[in-house]
Amino acid sequence: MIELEGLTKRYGEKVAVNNLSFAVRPGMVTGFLGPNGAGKSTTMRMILGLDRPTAGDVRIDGTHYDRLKDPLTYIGALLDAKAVHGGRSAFNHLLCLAQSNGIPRARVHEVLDTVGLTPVARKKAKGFSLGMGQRLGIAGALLGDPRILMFDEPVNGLDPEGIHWIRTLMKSLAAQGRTVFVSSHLMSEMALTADHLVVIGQGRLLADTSMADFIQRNSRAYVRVRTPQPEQLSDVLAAAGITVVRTGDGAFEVDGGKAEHIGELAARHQVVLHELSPQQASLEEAFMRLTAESVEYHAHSGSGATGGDAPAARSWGEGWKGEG
Ligand SMILES: Nc1ncnc2c1ncn2[C@@H]1O[C@H](COP(=O)(O)OP(=O)(O)OP(=O)(O)O)[C@@H](O)[C@H]1O
Repeated sequence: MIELEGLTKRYGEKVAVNNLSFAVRPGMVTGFLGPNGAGKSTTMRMILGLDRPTAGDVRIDGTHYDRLKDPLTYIGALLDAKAVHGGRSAFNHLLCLAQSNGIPRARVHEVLDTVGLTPVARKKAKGFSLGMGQRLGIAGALLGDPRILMFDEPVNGLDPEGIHWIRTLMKSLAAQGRTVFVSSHLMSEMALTADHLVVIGQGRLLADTSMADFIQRNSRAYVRVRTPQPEQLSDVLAAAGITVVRTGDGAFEVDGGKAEHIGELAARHQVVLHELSPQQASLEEAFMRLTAESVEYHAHSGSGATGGDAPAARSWGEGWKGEG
């Protein structure tokens, strides 16, 4: 278990991590989600004792990282896959790590096998592709057979096969009862991988919720209807007890209604329809609304999901906290 309590990091005027408190629990994959610059990497560096908090505290199974004996056997991390001595072979890189942490040589062979790098184990890391580098970084994280694993954006730049492999690995590590903490800025990726979600924006906690709850709250199903006779359709639906929401482009959104039912009502009252389409709100949109206020650099498109809806975003964030 990883526990953060009021964790804060300032760089001069900049508050990179702002009073974060949450726990990362064993037996599940916890997704750590936030837009670019939200403070995910800084938080992970503080967990590993690589950055000193300005305030607050973080513990790994109740202990500070720098007081752990043989830390690689408690927590393994992939923070930056490029942080490997390029002149060393994959085998020698892992062997150095193993020897300086009291880990037997045989374990090097095991983790190379787990990540599928055995055939290239004697090749120099500088010749590795991005995907091979990620695999080597993950092998390093697994080396001490730790109960806690932490990955910072592990699927960045990987091809679909590599992404699938990492996803499956994280799930299987969690299924073994381990604590798996993985950062991403992609909601769609987390929806496929994580059991629990911690969302931050500008260093602050926005949500701490189960993935199932997030999906249930945000998978809004509705029917989109367009008609050249909006007043008539509105009256017909109201008479049937169906309330509609008018969208900016003149269409209607009907919550909880069936497309067939709406189509039949319209036909019965001779209302012409130009569109009748069932819709499902995307989780990516929900994430963008939640973090809208805290995105560091906006593209000003005028109508993007990152543009408005700040009050809704704030209230959703409040509602989610602590519901895990
Ligand atoms: N050493 C530093 N000195 C000054 N500012 C820093 C430093 N490290 C990070 N920051 C700032 O702190 C904020 C959080 O950065 P961090 O890298 O933790 O975010 P992130 O969520 O990991 O982002 P990304 O998804 O882009 O990697 C950013 O505004 C960043 O510019």
